[in-house]
Amino acid sequence: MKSLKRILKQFASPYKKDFILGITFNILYSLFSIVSVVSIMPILDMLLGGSVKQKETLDHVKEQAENGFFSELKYQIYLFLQNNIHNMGEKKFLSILCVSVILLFFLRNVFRYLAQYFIVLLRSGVSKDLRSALYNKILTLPVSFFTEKKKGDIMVRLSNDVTEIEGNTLNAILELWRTPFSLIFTLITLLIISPSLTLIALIVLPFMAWIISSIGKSLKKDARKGLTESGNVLSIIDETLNGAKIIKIFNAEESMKNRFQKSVSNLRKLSISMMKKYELASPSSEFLGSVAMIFITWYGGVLILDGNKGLDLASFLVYIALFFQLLEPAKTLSTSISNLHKGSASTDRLVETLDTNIQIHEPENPVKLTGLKDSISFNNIFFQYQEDHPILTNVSIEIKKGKTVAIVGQSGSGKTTLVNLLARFYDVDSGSILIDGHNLKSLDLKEYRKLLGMVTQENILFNDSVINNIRLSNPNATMEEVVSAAKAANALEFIEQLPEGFETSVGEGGMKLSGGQRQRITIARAILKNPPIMILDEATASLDTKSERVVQEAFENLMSNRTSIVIAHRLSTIVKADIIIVMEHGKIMEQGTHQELLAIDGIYKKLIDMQNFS
Ligand SMILES: Nc1ncnc2c1ncn2[C@@H]1O[C@H](COP(=O)(O)OP(=O)(O)OP(=O)(O)O)[C@@H](O)[C@H]1O
Repeated sequence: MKSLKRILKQFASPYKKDFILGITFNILYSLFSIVSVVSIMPILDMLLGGSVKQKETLDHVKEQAENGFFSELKYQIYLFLQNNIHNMGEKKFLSILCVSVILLFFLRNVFRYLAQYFIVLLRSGVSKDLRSALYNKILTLPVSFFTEKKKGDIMVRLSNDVTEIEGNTLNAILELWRTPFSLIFTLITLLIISPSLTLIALIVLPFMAWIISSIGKSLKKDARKGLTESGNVLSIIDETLNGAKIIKIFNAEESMKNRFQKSVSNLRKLSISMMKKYELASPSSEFLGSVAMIFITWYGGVLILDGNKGLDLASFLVYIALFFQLLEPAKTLSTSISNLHKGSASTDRLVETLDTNIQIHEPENPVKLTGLKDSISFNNIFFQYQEDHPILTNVSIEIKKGKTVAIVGQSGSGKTTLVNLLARFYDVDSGSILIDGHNLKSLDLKEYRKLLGMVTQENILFNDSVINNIRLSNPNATMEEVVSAAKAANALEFIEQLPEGFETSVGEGGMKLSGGQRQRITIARAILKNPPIMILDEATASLDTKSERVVQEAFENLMSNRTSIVIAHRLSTIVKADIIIVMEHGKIMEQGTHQELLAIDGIYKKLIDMQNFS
């Protein structure tokens, strides 16, 4: 509940006005629901020939008036009504009564609409602000957060958890405000109409509610299992669609079919067990409801037949109608309490995300670098992602401005980790990275990242137009600048041939483009930023010779006149580099130019001989 309080304090307080208005109109709605039903009482009484019409029986009401305030009130109202009947005549007065009742019902529904209107303003506002806050938080989180938490988990937090709060939790809170009023108003009215009948009803009602809710609870347990199983069915479908090629190549249709069959059979079993209880729930609650109703009718009947017990037929009919109205808020109250508990898992998860501590700390007075003047140096770096699993040990590199460094080594040797540290996606555990002599940790990170460009192996494109994907690095770039970046990246020719040129959408993850095209767009993006330091991870994906040459040329344009750090896979890139760093198990084993390293006749020479640079 602590997390719920925190969410409400931050996200519901801007909508306090809507909350108060929603609750106020809801209370008015409850009040008018009762008043409108009670207002039928004199009409029924008139038609049934009760006290309103007959002077003698009114004396009987008067006698009871000595018993208390409410009987006195009833007497005064009936007296007023009787006088009006005498003055206007029965039929005219009946019409006036009916019009008044219509008016009351109308008002009741107006209040209901207004309550819903303000509640929608509150709910949609809270969910909009909550989603934005989560998204903004995600943008500020360090890269380490995304590898530790699964992508799906973050998506669930942004969609399901927010929907749970918007739909169930907020509703439950609003209902917890409304229903007690509704219950109390109805109960007071029932007590006024007949105290003894109400006492009997209060004994029967909780017993009935207990039986109905026990059936409901066991139903919910199955429903939860059912939801998990339908999640499994969906994930198998999702995996099948994503892995269609692999399933076909490995002839895995049969085993996938079996997995799916098992899951849908389980789902069926749960559905049957759920439906059995569900179908049992309505008849049994209806039966128990009727038993309670008949019991009350019997007792009410006895009171009427006894006469002199203060209950007439009109009051009794209104009593029954109100009694039914009592059931609704009682049920809502219990579901609201259980929804609040159900939603607490979601609020906990959201608060956990919102309160995640940013691990990359910036100093209070950061140094703002505007360019690279001299060099980048890695001094005796140690780094590990997890305790006791060192990834980089004792790494030292000196990179002079304008030089190209190629990092080579077997897969898993720590090449990507090294450039991740330079981009400050992670912080070194010991040692330091100095940019022009300033420790990376002392820099203004936003300003520092303006000096960096990056092309990763994954060639990340967003589901947007080609131009917007290129402009991501420099939103204010002119069309001429975009075109020249595309030209330098050898991408202009194919972009112009796309159906809508620069405006063509690249599809999700850029799937409407080929691998080489995707790569050239990411290169154009980096060129458009024109940063002094470029980090590149050459893709290992093999392209045909022509594409390979075109991409290679684009890479060369990208690196020229810059300080470049390349995780290199192409021999041509490696040979041209000013320094080649050879890594193995997180250590630098050899360092030098191509000729120098060949002369050593060590690991580099072996790698070249095996043509294995990844
Ligand atoms: N986020 C992470 N959490 C934990 N361990 C990681 C993480 N990223 C990488 N590693 C581990 O760190 C080691 C070095 O990985 P890194 O990606 O730097 O290697 P690499 O030389 O770039 O490999 P490749 O050429 O295959 O991309 C590997 O053993 C890998 O399992």
